[in-house]
Amino acid sequence: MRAGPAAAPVGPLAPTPGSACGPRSRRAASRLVVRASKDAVAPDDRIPATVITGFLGSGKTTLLNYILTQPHGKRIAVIENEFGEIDIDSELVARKEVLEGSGDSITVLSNGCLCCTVRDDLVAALNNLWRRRDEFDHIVIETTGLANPGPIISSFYMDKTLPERVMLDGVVTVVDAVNIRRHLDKLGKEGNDDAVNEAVEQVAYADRVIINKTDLVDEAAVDELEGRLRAINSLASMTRATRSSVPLDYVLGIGGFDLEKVEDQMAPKASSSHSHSHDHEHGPDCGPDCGHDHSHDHAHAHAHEHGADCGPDCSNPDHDHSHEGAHAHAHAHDHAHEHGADCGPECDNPEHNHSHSHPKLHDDQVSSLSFSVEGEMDLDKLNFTMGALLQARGEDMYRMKGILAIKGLPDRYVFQAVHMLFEGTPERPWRDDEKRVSRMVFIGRELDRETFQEVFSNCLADVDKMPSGRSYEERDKEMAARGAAV
Ligand SMILES: Nc1nc2c(ncn2[C@@H]2O[C@H](COP(=O)(O)OP(=O)(O)OP(=O)(O)O)[C@@H](O)[C@H]2O)c(=O)[nH]1
Repeated sequence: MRAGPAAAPVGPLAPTPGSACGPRSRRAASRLVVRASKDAVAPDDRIPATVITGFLGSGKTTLLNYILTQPHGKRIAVIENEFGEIDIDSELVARKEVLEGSGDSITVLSNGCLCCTVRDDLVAALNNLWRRRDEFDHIVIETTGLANPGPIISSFYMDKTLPERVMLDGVVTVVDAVNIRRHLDKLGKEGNDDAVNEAVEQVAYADRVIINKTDLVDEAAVDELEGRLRAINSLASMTRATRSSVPLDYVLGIGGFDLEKVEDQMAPKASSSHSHSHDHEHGPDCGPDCGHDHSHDHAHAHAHEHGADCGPDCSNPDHDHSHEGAHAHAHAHDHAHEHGADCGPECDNPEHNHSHSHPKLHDDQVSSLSFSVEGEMDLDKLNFTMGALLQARGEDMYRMKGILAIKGLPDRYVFQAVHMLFEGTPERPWRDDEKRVSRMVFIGRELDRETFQEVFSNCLADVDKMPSGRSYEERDKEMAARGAAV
């Protein structure tokens, strides 16, 4: 894990004295309190809002038009972000006529990009729409092709009133199957080679990815692309489309930030590249339990073949879990300095040349990491670890979801987070016959599996170590020595 400022000994799951479990929170908080009983949740009457993102020309406007012209019975308000001083394009005007006819509502934010200069305008527009909430059922926000969805997502949580009024339903990312590779391959952002580029960010934050323009590329290329996108974001569901035509319930009513859906969202995703060649033909009485031959021919790009007990959490070293489309990182650190044993990370000797040259990586350094830890975690250790992680690496962590087994807590604890915005709640009780296993998925930059696995394994209540791996004895000795020195 990358070094960062010392973590505060509080975390997102921080306990209140004498407490055992926590409240459901609709607002992301930097610190969630844990109490003895679940708080009742008022019925959710917030307006759902969907963010459509995707690189320039990927098919966002096409998707918006598709949504607006389909007979779904929903009244939709649109927030459109036009970049700079460009006039609203003719397509939008055409849509406006459609909208006026159907009583829909459109707000155009045109003095900059939603993720930078017009964030306040977005919050104001959402609050204004909320005042007219009787007029529609859903808000769709189309961002510019260069927008980073991160700040747009945080707008929903950072405002004083908005979290109680509008619910972020999900981030839908439209990917141009023809051109996305070169955007993914591009290093950094303009003027900042170390920053993750927008195309990667848009995939990393997504709940749904629409691989669009598949009429223009062959299937093998789309398979390869999907593998690459999945390596970046394993939480998102992905589908393929032409002209952004997808079932409407694929993009509206997603519940991507809904804690009740965390488990479903963490489930392994069926690849849309599966070619279902069903060689059976049978009547309507045919179900999963019938005796027909239901063999499916799933074309799978995974290089492994192993038993039924092998799943996404399998750690059997004998299994080859390499997936096509995943990527290996050659992270060679070419350190230009050579100095004595007394030179460490804290060294400030000006004579030493501490410059490091890190070869540039393309932005597939953003990836998904999922792992599980069997047993019950200690709340304090978990809090410390989550707090330290969010504080030190929050910027690098795009999205996180997990289900935790915490000692003394009869319920499963579910959480989701976007950078430092953490939201969690006790969910249903663990069943007696259910194995206590914590499962987590992180989408982020430069995630090191071994470190994450080790640090969270050290959070187990029956492991007599600190999360860092240091023994308590070692720590106590050091503290005693420090005390003696004072
Ligand atoms: N061949 C093909 N063309 C498509 C498809 N989807 C969209 N297009 C075309 O691609 C172009 C860009 O589509 P838009 O929907 O305007 O893309 P956008 O993401 O809104 O573009 P910006 O707002 O400029 O970022 C338009 O000419 C569309 O008609 C598709 O599936 N196949």
